[in-house]
Amino acid sequence: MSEARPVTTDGLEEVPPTPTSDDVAQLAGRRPLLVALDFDGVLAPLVDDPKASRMLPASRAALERISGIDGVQVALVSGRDLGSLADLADPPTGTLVVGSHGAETGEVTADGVVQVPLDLSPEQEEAHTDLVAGFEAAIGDLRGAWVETKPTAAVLHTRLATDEGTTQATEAADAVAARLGLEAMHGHDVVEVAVIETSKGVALTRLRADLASAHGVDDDTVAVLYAGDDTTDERAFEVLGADDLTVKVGPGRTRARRRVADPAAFAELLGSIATALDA
Ligand SMILES: O=P(O)(O)OC[C@H]1O[C@H](O[C@H]2O[C@H](CO)[C@@H](O)[C@H](O)[C@H]2O)[C@H](O)[C@@H](O)[C@@H]1O
Repeated sequence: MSEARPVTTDGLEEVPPTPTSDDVAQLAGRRPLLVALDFDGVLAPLVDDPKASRMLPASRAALERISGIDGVQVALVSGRDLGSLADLADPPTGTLVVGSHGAETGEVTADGVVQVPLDLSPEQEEAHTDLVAGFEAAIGDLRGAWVETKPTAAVLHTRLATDEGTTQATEAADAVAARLGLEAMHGHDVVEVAVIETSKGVALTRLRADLASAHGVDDDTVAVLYAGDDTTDERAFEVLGADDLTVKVGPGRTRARRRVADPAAFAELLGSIATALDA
């Protein structure tokens, strides 16, 4: 009999269990296999300065072992802009890189990252300029809050702000998004607003379809491992099925089927997946 677990009415689970050796063995036996991973909070522990993020050495070693295995495609799917993702993650050659929550895509080759050109319409360019100016003006000189600008978005960071400052800055950023008719995404100590409509779910569906087409199989034949730590990763979890392995890294309600405590625990899981794939 399966273990009863608290599932809320919105389908988000409070306490999904840790991955089992059966989960790992089942995933490792499937081909084609898409290993798609979030970066911050999954491969790299969260830190105060986003430029200081680095992949844990154990995760990096596991990714090196996994990439290049026949029938297995590695992809990083991040909210970061593609340039910063590729620089900081420095993924193995052959890795597909998806930045800005799906708005930017590329591939790591022996000669560097080959990026699909990103074109904003004049309306999107204008909205981006208004958005960045709106965020900067709204935050003013509030201590501990700062604005990160990406090609398609602006991000308010509040990791170093007081609770009161965070509330004030978050309300200001939400008001800017509402004024511009854009959606505000709330993540770990960030409010992010993009001028392009996309999501990690859309990105993952596209990656899966591309891999299926490269192997001449149906999309459903492609097995997927996806791991994420933040609210935006729920959009990826929700497009995956019961035959895929979805892993939430860290606390919080989730649609993922499995949970690990932190990036170190995820590195261990990735190592065991690499070993099962090697076998
Ligand atoms: O999708 P991800 O790869 O998880 O990227 C999401 C955001 O990551 C960065 O912010 C987060 O990580 C920072 C460094 O650890 C941390 O300081 C911040 O509080 C986190 O929210 C990045 O700066 C954002 O642009 C990404 O959207």
